Amino acid sequence: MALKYKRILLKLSGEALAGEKGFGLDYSVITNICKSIKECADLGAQIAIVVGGGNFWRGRSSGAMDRTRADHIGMLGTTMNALAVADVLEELGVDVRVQTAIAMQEVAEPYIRNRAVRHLEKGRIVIFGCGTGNPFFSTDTASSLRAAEIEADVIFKATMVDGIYDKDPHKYADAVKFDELTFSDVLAKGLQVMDSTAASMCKDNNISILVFNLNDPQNIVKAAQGETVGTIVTA
Ligand SMILES: Nc1ncnc2c1ncn2[C@@H]1O[C@H](COP(=O)(O)OP(=O)(O)OP(=O)(O)O)[C@@H](O)[C@H]1O
Ligand SMILES: O=c1ccn([C@@H]2O[C@H](COP(=O)(O)O)[C@@H](O)[C@H]2O)c(=O)[nH]1
Repeated sequence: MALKYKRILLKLSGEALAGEKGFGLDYSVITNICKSIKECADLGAQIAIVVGGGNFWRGRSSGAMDRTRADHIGMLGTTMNALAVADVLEELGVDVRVQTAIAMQEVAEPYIRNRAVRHLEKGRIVIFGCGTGNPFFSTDTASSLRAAEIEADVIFKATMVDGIYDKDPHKYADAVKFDELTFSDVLAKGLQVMDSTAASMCKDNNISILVFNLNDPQNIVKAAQGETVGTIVTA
């Protein structure tokens, strides 16, 4: 089947990378995810990835620690995930480059927009570490920022839920799923599946987000081919 989207910004949930352990990295889970990413790339998709950090650390729920310091730790966590995903993709024979928003040049390339685009054009997968590089932001906001910069056709938010509900389905058994929403709906209803900064940025830049479950990594391929998975949010 042909691709619906050519250039995709894939946001991988950090929490999902931990598998059933709930913390750290589960390599069998990551390998399955990376196989689907490779399948998508082999179909001709240009794929840039932002990885969350929820399997290690979230600044906003770190307790009494100074928020800026807590967020620095969070951004380093996202980079550990970026390196782990890069390693598994390379094992599968995929060309990958990691770029970080906070310079650590012995470890990864610094984020340079034009260079990232060039990698994509050459068929390499680019993984963005350290989110936006700024505290008080999230990897969802980093996804919307990078998607706008690289002119991605869409953002895939591959996460722990199979779409957006009227309330958190992990807390409420009677939550009802939406098939389609606008960013104005997400903001007006206060839906917590993504933060409001990310939603506003996508709205302002006319970038759609498809939210779907990463428990079945084949959803990445299905989504790229335009099959109905999860919830689509449009401007
Ligand atoms: N209205 C809602 N619909 C769907 N999920 C919701 C909603 N409100 C809150 N959530 C929660 O949002 C979570 C997904 O977003 P969250 O930011 O927590 O994780 P993530 O961005 O996927 O990655 P990470 O684990 O790296 O932080 C879901 O697991 C779900 O519990
Ligand atoms: O631009 C950013 C992105 C992330 N952080 C910090 O990293 C953690 C993990 O990211 P999640 O989006 O929650 O998965 C986040 O909680 C922040 O502490 C950041 O500071 N800036």
